[in-house]
Amino acid sequence: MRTVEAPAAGPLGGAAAVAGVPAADDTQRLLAAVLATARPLARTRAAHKAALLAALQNLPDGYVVAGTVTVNDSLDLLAQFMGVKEQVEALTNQAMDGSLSLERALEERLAIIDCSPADIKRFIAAHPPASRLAPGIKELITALQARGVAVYLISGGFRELTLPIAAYLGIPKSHVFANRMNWQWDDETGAPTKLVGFDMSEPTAHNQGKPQAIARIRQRNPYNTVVMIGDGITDLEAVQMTGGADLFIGYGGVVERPAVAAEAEWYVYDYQALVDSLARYRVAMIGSGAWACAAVRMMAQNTKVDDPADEFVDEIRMWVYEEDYQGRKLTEVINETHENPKYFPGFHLGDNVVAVPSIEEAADGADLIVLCAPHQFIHGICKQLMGKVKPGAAAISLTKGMRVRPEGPQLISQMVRRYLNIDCAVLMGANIATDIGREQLSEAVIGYDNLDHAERFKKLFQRPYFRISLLPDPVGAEMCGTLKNIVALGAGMVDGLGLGPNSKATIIRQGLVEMRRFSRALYPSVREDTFLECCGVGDLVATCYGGRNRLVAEAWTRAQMDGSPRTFEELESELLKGQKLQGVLTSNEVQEILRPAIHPAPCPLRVPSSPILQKRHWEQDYPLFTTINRIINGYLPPKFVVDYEVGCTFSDLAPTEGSDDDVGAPAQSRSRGGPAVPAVSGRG
Ligand SMILES: NC(=O)C1=CN([C@@H]2O[C@H](COP(=O)(O)OP(=O)(O)OC[C@H]3O[C@@H](n4cnc5c(N)ncnc54)[C@H](O)[C@@H]3O)[C@@H](O)[C@H]2O)C=CC1
Ligand SMILES: O=C(CO)COP(=O)(O)O
Repeated sequence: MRTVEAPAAGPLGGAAAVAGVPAADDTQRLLAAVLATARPLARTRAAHKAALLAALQNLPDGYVVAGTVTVNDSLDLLAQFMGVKEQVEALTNQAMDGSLSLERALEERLAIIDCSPADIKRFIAAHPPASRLAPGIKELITALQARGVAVYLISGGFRELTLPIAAYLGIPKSHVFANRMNWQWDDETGAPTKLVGFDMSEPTAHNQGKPQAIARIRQRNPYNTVVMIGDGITDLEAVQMTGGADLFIGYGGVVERPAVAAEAEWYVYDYQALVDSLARYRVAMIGSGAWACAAVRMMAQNTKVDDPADEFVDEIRMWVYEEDYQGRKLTEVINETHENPKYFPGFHLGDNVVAVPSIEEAADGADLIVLCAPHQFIHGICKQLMGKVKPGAAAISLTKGMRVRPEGPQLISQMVRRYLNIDCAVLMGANIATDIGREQLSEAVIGYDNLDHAERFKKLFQRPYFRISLLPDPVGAEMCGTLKNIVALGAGMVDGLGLGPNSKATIIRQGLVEMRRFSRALYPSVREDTFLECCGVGDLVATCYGGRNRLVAEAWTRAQMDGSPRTFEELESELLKGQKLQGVLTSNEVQEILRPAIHPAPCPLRVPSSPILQKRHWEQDYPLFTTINRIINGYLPPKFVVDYEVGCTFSDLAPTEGSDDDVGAPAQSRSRGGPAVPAVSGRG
C-alpha cells in the first residue's frame, strides 16, 4: 500500500462526534467510505488514522459505505459504448474535481449519450460487472459483510447501470443510492423508449447528495460509525456535513485526485490494504476430549482457508488437561502428531491446532471461546478463566449437563455468562464424535440469544457434512442435550436386558415426554418445537443407539443380571478409557430437583433454599427419570426400567435388605402399599 500522509491538520470531529452514541441494535452495522474534511478537526491526522483503523477493526462500532467500486465511471463507459467518449469524459472530470455542478454535468452527459433501454441492455451484456470491478473491492465487501457490517453503495451514476454491479457485490438494492433515468414511455406497450433526463429528486443528483444519502441511512439505522470510501470530491463531501459520514478513506487505485488525496486522512491505492486491516477472530477451544477434538477439527478446517476475506485467525489454541500419555506429555504428542491419541485416535486435527496446557494461555486474546469439557469440570474451568477472557468475546458451550446448587439449577451456558461476563450460545445435536470425525452427515443447532454471535459460530463450525441451524431457544436446546443422557442410560438398560426395539422405542418416547415436561417446568419459556429439533429427538435417538451412556449402562446391566455387579466408575474407566459419562451425574443432579426433601438416595440432600427446589416432590411426574435414578443407585433392579410407572411408586420408601423377587412383583408390592426396596449391590 502506498500511503499519502496529508499534512498535519487541526482537530477532526468525525469519530469524536459519534463516539458516545450507542447502537440501538448491535447487529446492524454499516461500513461507510467517507471522504474528506472541511470538518473542524478534533485530532491530528495520525490520531484520525488510528481512529479509522480502530473503527475498521472494532466492528461493533465500525461502519462503512463504499463509493468507488469500478475501474471506470459507468457513464463514461456507456458514452464510449455509444461512441461519444471524449465529450462525456471531459464533463465527468469537471464534475469530479468540482469545477462543474453535478446536476449540470449529469444533464449534459445524458443528453450527449442519448441511449435507449436496448442500448443499456447491450451495454451491460458487453461489460459484465466482474470485468469492471476495482481490484479487491469484492473481497473487501465480502469481508465486511461476513463480519456483520452493512455495506452501502452511493453512486453519482445511474441505477440502471449500478444495480447489476451491486447485485454482483452482494449489496441489496435497498442499500444502493444512485440516480434514476427518466424515460419516455410508449403509450401502446407501456415500455420505456427514449431517455429524457433524470430524476432530480434523488439525493445523488446534487452536490452534497452523498452526505444527504448517508443522513437518510442513519435516520433509518442506528449506526455508531459510518466510514466513507471514495475517490472524488463528491465522496469527500460525505464527511463535510452534519449527519454525514464520520470517517473518510480516500481511494486512488483508479484515479488519483490531488484535492482528495490532500484531504484524506488515510489514502490507499489498493482495497486489499483495507481487507488486511480488518479484524480476524481468534478462536480458543477449552477442552480436548472426543467431542472437543471432533469439533476443533471442523473449526480448524474452516479457519484455515485460502480466502482474503476470511474472518478467522488460522491458528486455534486448544486447552488440554495435561496428562501423561505413554511416558510423554499429551500436549507434546498432540503438537507433534496433530492427533489426540488418547481421546480421539485416528483423526488428524489440523496443523493449525496448537495444544496448550495452560487454560489462561489458550483463552488469552480469544474472540470466540468454545467450551467442551465434561460438565462436572466446567465450574472449575470458569473459575480459572474469571477475569482472563477478552471483554466482548463470545462463548459457545458444547457441553451437555447442568449444575445443581442449593439455590437451584444452573445451565452451563448460564455459568459461563455469570463467571466470564460474556455471551454464551450452545451447540447441541446428534453429534457422536467419531461419526463426525468420519465426516458422516450430522445436524446441530446453535441455540442463541445474540444472533450476530450465533451466525459467526455457524461459520466457524459448519461443514458440508455438519449442518447447522440457528435456534432462538438456547435454554431448550441445552436442556435437551443435558436430559437425553439420562434416557440413554435407560436405553442401555433395555439393551442389557436383551429387549428389542419396541422396548427401546418406549423408553425413548417416554424419555422425550419427561425431557419436555421437566425443561418447561424449570424454564417455561422453552419452546415446544425445540424437542422436535436435532437437539431434541435427534440427539435422543442417536445417543440411545450409539452413545457412551448407552454402552456403559448396557454393560452395567449385564453385569447386574449376571450376578457379578460392577460399578459405573469401573466400567467407565474400562470401556471409555478416560472419556467421561455424563448421564449418571446428570441423573443424580436432576433427581435432587425432583425428589422430596427427605429421601433415601445415597447422596445426601442439601437444604434447599430456592423456590424451585422447595417445590420438589415431582417424582410421580417423572416416572422414567426417577426409576432410572433408583436403578443406577441400587434401589431397584434394572428390569424396572420397562416398568417405570411402578418403579416410581417406590419412591418414598427407604431401601432395606430384601430379595430381588420382592421388588420384581410390582402388583403385590402395590397391594402392600409400597414394598421395602432392596439395595442392589454395585451402585454407580
Ligand atoms: N463424545 C461425544 O460424542 C459427545 C460429547 N458431548 C459432550 O461434550 C462434553 C465433553 O465431552 P468430550 O469432549 O467427549 O470429552 P471426553 O469424555 O471424551 O473426555 C474427557 C475429557 O475430560 C478431561 N478431563 C479429565 N479430568 C479433567 C479435569 N479434572 N478437569 C478438566 N478436564 C478434565 C480429559 O482430559 C478429556 O479431555 C460432554 O459434556 C459430553 O456430553 C456432546 C456431543 C457428543
Ligand atoms: O451427546 C452425544 C451425542 O450427541 C454423545 O452422547 P454420549 O456421551 O452418551 O456418547
